[in-house]
Amino acid sequence: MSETLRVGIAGVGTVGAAVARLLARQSEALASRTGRKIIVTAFSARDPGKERDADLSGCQFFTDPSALAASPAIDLFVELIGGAEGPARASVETALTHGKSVVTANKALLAAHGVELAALAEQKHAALAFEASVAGGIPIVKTLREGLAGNSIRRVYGILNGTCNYILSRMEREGLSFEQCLSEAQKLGYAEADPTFDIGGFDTAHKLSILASLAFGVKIEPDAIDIEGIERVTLADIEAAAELGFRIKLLGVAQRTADGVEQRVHPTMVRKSTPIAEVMGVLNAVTIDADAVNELTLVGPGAGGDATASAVVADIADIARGVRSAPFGVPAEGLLELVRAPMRRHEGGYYIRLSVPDVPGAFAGIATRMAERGISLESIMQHGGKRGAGREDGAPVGVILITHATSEHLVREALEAIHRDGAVKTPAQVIRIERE
Ligand SMILES: NC(=O)C1=CN([C@@H]2O[C@H](COP(=O)(O)OP(=O)(O)OC[C@H]3O[C@@H](n4cnc5c(N)ncnc54)[C@H](O)[C@@H]3O)[C@@H](O)[C@H]2O)C=CC1
Ligand SMILES: N[C@@H](CC=O)C(=O)O
Ligand code: NA
Repeated sequence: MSETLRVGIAGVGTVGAAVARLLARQSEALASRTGRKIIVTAFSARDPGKERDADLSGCQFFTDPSALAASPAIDLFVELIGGAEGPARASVETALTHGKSVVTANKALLAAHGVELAALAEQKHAALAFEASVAGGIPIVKTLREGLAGNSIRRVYGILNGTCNYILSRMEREGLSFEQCLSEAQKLGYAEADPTFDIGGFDTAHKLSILASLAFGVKIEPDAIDIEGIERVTLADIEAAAELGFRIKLLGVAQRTADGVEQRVHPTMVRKSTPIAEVMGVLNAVTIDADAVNELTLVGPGAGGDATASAVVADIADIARGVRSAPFGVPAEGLLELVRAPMRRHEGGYYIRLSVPDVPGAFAGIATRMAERGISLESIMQHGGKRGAGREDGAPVGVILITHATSEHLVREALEAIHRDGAVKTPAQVIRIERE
């Protein structure tokens, strides 16, 4: 190994600029930790002349990221462009094909092509490292792949999107609108270029598919994830959750069940007494249930330039030291086919908010439909619009049901029956409750 590791960065936005700054700031410490001098020698950006919060003077510039990836001027290619296809995919493939190691923060690319890229990296004896792709600065990839190698993992779940957690936290704490919170998350550099990926749950799903592969030794299957975003969560739900002792979080959950691997992303009620409920703002948290270690939770910043750069630089340091782990913990060809556990077999508690006409028998009808399917209720609460507060008799009131553990398909059937009965006109808001 030469004394110097020459790094090329493709994409100098929020994360790319932070990586260049961090490598410069920590250059001495990194040299003593890895035994090599790590320097950025080249970069690719859309606009070479743009003002950036990073000093890239003296670096060679490439218009085309794939030309950078193939260039003999670099030993290591760092992809920070984003996107599952286009220049990100092409340049990563080019770098690996040329036997160059790759560091990326791009979960969309890994979710779509991670297994084939890992196979290519293994074939070329190159590293493919992606700590920054899941939960930003939290070293969760290394924890699952190396720290917990002696465990059999039952469930991995957590808050995996900083933007959504920031939005939900600020809506709850400050009563701000969804739109205002999203716009602030964008200004802070947390959101994806297209924020639909964040709020629609897709970014969490990409990350979850990577975690499931690492935890269970299966192929990445983002299409085998049930996904719901946070768009339908209202201030009324957040307030009702608080009254009932819950908080709403967007969780990604992957767990082994008797039917296979259940992977789901959805707004979730977590009890306020649990550690995950305390994780606010841009922080992420990942909890792992495993046989030997039992339960482990890691909490830290999930988005933002510096936190993400911390993970990118850790991967660069590993590569400088000569570390070459199988990207997903086992050789790519040894990853198993994922057997998808159907969501209708999901077992858990439910929060159900219904708009019910305030007439005699309406509540009883709902309770009957639940009881017919053996669904027992932990609590039932009228929310908003008390009688005598200027409301007309019979006008709808919000009714919130919290169920004990039951099956998804029973809840769906009960709600269909309630709607068929005709009293409840608007669709129910259903939010799953995660057991701690
Ligand atoms: N911002 C964050 O907190 C985190 C971001 N990530 C991931 O890191 C990657 C980068 O994200 P950000 O820095 O936030 O995005 P960004 O949008 O700030 O930066 C991307 C940069 O790539 C440049 N670019 C686009 N096409 C290019 C091309 N053909 N050639 C060269 N440069 C090109 C853009 O001009 C932009 O400057 C994405 O994959 C994202 O999902 C991962 C963890 C956290
Ligand atoms: N948009 C993502 C960035 C990090 O992965 C998030 O908000 O978590
Ligand atoms: Na990470």
